Amino acid sequence: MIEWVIGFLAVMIGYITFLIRSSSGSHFEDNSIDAFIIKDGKEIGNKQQGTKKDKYRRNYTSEGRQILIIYGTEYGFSEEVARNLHDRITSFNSTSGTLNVEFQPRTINAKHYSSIVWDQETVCIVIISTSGDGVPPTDARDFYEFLSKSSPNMSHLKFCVLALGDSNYPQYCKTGKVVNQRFLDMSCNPILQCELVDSEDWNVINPWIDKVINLLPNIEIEVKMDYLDLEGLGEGEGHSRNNPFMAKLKVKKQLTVLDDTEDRETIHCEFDIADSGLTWTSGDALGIYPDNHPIYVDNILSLLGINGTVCVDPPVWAYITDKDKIRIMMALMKFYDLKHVKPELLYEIKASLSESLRSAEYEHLFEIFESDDALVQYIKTREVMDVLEEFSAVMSIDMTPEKFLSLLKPLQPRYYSISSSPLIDPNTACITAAVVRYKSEEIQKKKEGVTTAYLQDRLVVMDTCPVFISRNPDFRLPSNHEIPIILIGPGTGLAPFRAFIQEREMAVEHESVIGPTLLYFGCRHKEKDFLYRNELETWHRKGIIQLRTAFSRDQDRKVYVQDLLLEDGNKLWHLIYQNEGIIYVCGDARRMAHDVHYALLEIAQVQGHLSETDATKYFYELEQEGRYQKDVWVT
Ligand SMILES: Cc1cc2nc3c(=O)[nH]c(=O)nc-3n(C[C@H](O)[C@H](O)[C@H](O)COP(=O)(O)O)c2cc1C
Repeated sequence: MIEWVIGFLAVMIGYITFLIRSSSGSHFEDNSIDAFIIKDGKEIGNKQQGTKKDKYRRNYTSEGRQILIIYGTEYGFSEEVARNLHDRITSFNSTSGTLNVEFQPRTINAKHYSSIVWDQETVCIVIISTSGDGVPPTDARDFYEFLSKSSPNMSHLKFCVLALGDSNYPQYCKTGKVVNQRFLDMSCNPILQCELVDSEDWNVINPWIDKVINLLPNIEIEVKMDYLDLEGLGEGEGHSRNNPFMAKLKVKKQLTVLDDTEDRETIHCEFDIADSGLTWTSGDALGIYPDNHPIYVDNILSLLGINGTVCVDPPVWAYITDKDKIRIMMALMKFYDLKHVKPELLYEIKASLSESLRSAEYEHLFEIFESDDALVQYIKTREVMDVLEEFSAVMSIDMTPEKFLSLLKPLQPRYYSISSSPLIDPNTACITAAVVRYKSEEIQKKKEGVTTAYLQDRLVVMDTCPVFISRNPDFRLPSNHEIPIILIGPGTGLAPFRAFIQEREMAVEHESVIGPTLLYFGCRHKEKDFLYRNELETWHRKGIIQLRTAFSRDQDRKVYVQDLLLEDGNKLWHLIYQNEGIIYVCGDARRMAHDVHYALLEIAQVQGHLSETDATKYFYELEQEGRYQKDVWVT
């Protein structure tokens, strides 16, 4: 009883402290990454960042049978899968009675490919995603280029490729498919066919890992010392995805008018990155690590009966370099994904279901486990808190904090095109973000985007948050400002174009001649969500841009940017074909970029008199030449 009272008081004190901190909008008084690290039961702040060493970066000190795992990732998922495979191979060593020499998995980012001595390798497993509009992840570009250009005979090498992607994109899993083909071209021997993974589907990934593990004992791998210096493959000194900079939010502005529930909420944020060493080029994105909502964290802990002040080890992907223990509420808020549910959480729940509570009222919960499809569908439409809430009535779950954390995915950073040019102010990176709020039809609950709600509702001016730069080398202004550019960016697709236009304006101020700069912008209502209206209209008046706007809901007939393109077909064809202009498209991949592409094809057919096939070929070639650049995403 006394223990119970003490436990209850500890939870309450922890919770009250937690709420007091949350009320400022910042959860930590000094707001530094390290402020919540616990040492000897006390919080310590402002620690120096040390050298990060994780178990995937340790050099082997004895002989073994080496396996090379290369991951290429933009958003971190391929790395998660690679680490999962690494762990499975390591645990296979300890469970397999038949082996007397261990397998030594070495898991490296594709950006370190030049450290690989291919002659020394026997088995290479590549786990790689596709990004942008069918391009490799930024860090994997050189590796991809290397594979595309060089053709050594590598017939000694056994390999397999796991290609991650999303079938909503036209270039589904392209990078993995190309990498697989290149290995085949270099006479490498596949141990498995290239496996495609749609939308992070663990129902495909787990069996693939099983197959790899089953195949390994049948492959002859020489026993030797590893030559790779894994510890030396550091991230370098600078700030990056694994070592983000704590940037101060200097300005936050609402860009839209909200007087109806249908209205779009878009914000402009300015981050101070002075003294960070971070630099960017217009077209790049800012990676931001959000905090999960403290109320969600608290609800989850309450549902599981876990005290929020319990200390746990930070996960290996945590962007703190000191690996001292942290409170579980902080771990959940900073490092774990509470939005996307891992199937393992459901399997754990399944094991704890109480059959005695099976009744008509709860039958739907038991049915989820009757087929993989039902489980996948359930997971797609629920967050971690929804799952725990729904199952709380029928499960008797008794999980340790560590067990629960092992059933969650890593919280990933989100990426926003930087909407300001470094030439204007290299110390201030601006972003333009549409705040995601919606009602889930399936469960009739209000939902929100993790990062955009964090930026809008909880991050207050003068707070800091972890950021880094994500390069986008395929989305660049030409260095020659006389080249005509056609910018097509409705909604927040406008963001990188604001930076591009700022640079063209600067060129004019420096008395350079600029070529035609056509901007096609679209939104719902002129008076409500015409982003940066004053700036755009001023640039138009000054002749910096030719602004074309489509307000889809201001008249009976819906008008979109692609309609304006068709109206301007003659002029556009002239700029593209005769004047070798560059087309840029930014925004929604599924509908907008698709419709814009078809409008361009139509223009080529009507104005250029090309057949449909030739028009398709023409724009394909433009894309290859970098004259049709896309920065698109599926929401
Ligand atoms: C902006 C963006 C562009 C993407 N482009 C493609 C694409 O062209 N083809 C594809 O198959 N998947 C595409 N995807 C899906 C990713 O490949 C998929 O989400 C993958 O699991 C991400 O793995 P990563 O976190 O290791 O990068 C894209 C995802 C985003 C966010």
